[in-house]
Amino acid sequence: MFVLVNLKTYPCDPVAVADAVRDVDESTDARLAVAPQAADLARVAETGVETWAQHVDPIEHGSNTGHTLAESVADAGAVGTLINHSERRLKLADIDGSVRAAERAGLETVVCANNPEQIGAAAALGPDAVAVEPPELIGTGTPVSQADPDIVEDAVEAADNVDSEVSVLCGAGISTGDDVVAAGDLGAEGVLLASGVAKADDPQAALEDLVDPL
Ligand SMILES: O=C[C@H](O)COP(=O)(O)O
Repeated sequence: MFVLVNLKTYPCDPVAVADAVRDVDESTDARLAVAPQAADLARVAETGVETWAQHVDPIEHGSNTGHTLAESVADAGAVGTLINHSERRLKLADIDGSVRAAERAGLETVVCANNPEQIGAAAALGPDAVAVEPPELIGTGTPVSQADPDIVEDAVEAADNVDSEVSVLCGAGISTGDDVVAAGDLGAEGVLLASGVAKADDPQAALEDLVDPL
C-alpha cells in the first residue's frame, strides 16, 4: 500500500513530520511519502523522505507569476505531485496540462477527484494514479473506506474500465491501520491522508498505527 501524507497548510513542523514518515517507511513494507507546501519541498526532501508536491500548474518556464513550475518542484527534490486536490480544483484542460507538465519534469502523478465518474475522466488523462475523495468526509475523521465503501469500489472499477494501468488511491478521514486495510480490501492500492498525521499530537505514533497491520 502507498500511504501519501498531505500536510496541506496545517501548522505542523514539516521537517519533523518528514523525519517521522522516513523512519516509519524504513520499518514497513508499505510505501510512505509526504506532500508539504511548495515552500517546504527542499528542506523536506533533504530528510531523505519520499517527497511530493501538493500541486503543479499547467505551465512552462516563462511569464507565469505566482505559479508552481513542475521543473522547480522536481529540482527541489519532489518525485511526484498531487493534481486537482479537492482544495485546489482545476478545470479539465488544466488538469490535463498539469499532468503533461509533471510528466515533462519526470514527476509521478496522482489526480484527485470527488466521485467515480470524475475518476473515470481523470484516468483518461493518463496519470500514474487517481485518488477518490468525497469532499464531505475530508478532515472529519470518518473514513471513506468505512463510511462510503461503494465510492471506493466504484472508483476502482471506473478507473479500470478506462485504463487498468492507473492505480487508485482513496482518501478522506483515514487515520488508522484498520482504515488502510479496509481501503485495500475495497481495491485501493493506497491512501491519501492529512489530518490523521499532520494534526496528531504524535505524528510518528499515528504513522506507526497506520502501517501496523500492513
Ligand atoms: O489530502 C488529503 C485528503 O484531503 C484527506 O484529508 P483528511 O485525511 O484530513 O481527511
